[in-house]
Amino acid sequence: MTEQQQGEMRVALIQGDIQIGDPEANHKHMQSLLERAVEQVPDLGLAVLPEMWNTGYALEQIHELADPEGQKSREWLATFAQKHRVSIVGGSIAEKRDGQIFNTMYAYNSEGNQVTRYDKLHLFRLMYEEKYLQPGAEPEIFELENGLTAGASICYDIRFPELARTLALNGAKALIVPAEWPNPRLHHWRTLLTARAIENQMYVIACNRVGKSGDTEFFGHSLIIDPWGEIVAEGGEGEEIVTGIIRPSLVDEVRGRIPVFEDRRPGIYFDSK
Ligand SMILES: O=C(O)CCC(=O)C(=O)O
Repeated sequence: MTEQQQGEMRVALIQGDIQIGDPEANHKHMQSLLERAVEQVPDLGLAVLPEMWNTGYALEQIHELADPEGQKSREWLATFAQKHRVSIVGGSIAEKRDGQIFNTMYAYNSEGNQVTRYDKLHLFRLMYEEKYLQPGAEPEIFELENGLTAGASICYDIRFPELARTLALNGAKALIVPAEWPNPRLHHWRTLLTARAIENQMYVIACNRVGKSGDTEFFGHSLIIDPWGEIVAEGGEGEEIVTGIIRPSLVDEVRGRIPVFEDRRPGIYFDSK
């Protein structure tokens, strides 16, 4: 990684494996990977975990396994963020709330304060999410350090360009994407993430898991993509901490270079469909 300049932020994607249906083991494992990240990356500004890292897709047992009110995960993430002075987007967890299960992202700033709670909006039918989980109700934008306003998006959400667009229109300069994106759709993963970055002229910071769950394989390839669509960092197919440096002011530069947002024609799109 090159030298960090003022206004830049070092990012680490915690590209870990997840044991299906074993929250205890997953907590320990994510803790050790996060510790490795803060050791390996000096002045780490932001760490991002993958999707559903506490339970994996153990949907048939999800009522027993999901974290009630996200309490255990929230306490752990807040404490880690504060202790190491690092912002964390805690991937997403299976959370039980009012008797229902959500696929929920929590984020913390480097003082350990919670800055967002986002429930996945688009549930993935191919994995029967809609049978077991409740969808979220609204998009979420949150403030991290170094002038980074971020928008939340979980895995399948990236297939819905209207979500990333609405986040960008409302101030997001980065799209943060925890995922469990499986083989064989690497081409879709890379292309969709790159498209979201280019069309919205924003950073895309996407952390995918690795490993196997039943017959499903996850390929990693976590990505940091800049607002021009260039790849800043990309993971391989095994467990690793993927690191890169982002510079939020690049978003304004790129938006100045090609003023896409000024050239939109909001009045003529079929917005309500
Ligand atoms: O859209 C895809 O191909 C993968 C989505 C997915 O695995 C998920 O949302 O959990």
